[in-house]
Amino acid sequence: MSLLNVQGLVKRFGGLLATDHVDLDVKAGEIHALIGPNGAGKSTLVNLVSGLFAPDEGTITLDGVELVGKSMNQRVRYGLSRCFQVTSIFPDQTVWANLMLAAQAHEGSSFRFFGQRNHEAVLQQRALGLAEKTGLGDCLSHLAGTLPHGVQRKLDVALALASRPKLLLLDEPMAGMGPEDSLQMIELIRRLRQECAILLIEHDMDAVFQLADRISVLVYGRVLTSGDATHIQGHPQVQAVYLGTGEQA
Ligand SMILES: Nc1ncnc2c1ncn2[C@@H]1O[C@H](COP(=O)(O)OP(=O)(O)OP(=O)(O)O)[C@@H](O)[C@H]1O
Repeated sequence: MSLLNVQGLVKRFGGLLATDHVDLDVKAGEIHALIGPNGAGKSTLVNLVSGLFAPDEGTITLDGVELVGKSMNQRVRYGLSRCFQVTSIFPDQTVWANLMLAAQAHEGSSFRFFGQRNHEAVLQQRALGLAEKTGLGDCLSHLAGTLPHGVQRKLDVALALASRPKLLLLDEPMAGMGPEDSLQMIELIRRLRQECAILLIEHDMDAVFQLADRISVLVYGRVLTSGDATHIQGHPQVQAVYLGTGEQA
């Protein structure tokens, strides 16, 4: 059964149909990549799923729960999380403080029956687990704002994982990275598959073909086709879109 199920989703900006009756599903444990040329509607679709935008038509369910009409916070409680391209980190705080704050934000309500000391120990354990998962163990005492871009992106992922999501939305996680950081991010995303399903928007096709179980191609707000890397690479209309002979598409 699908974890995320999007049916007949429509988003208009004035006269522009940015999301044109999109159907999409992401299965549990799957990395599903969303690709397409600039302006195809990838970010709009992720913004609709995360709750930043409200759709004009259609349904979005996560694990059977309808998300349309729910706030972004409610969606997080139902198991959705997204990376915000580093804007969610506290730059003046250490990596450790960032992780502790994130752990506290998501574990806070489950401590009614524990004493203060247990509470602190559980938060520390949780923060340490997030650091280990994302490879941040060596820079816990560093101020987040002074970290290199690639490490800040890892911290952003760690913060998004703090809510224990069922589905993680990653919008261009490799943007602005050099080859070494990109490789590390690819490794991190690959490991995350054990934690949650991922809907990945990425322009780096090498990364997409390495990581994605399935790929959906958006063109002019519509899903042109979905399938595995072999299907997508051999699809004539996808080739036309990417090689610039757009008439076929
Ligand atoms: N808030 C908005 N108001 C008006 N138009 C918008 C808004 N957000 C996006 N659009 C338009 O919707 C269309 C889809 O944009 P979107 O950013 O979703 O595409 P994209 O596939 O993510 O592009 P890119 O790869 O360049 O980020 C574009 O024509 C864009 O100009």
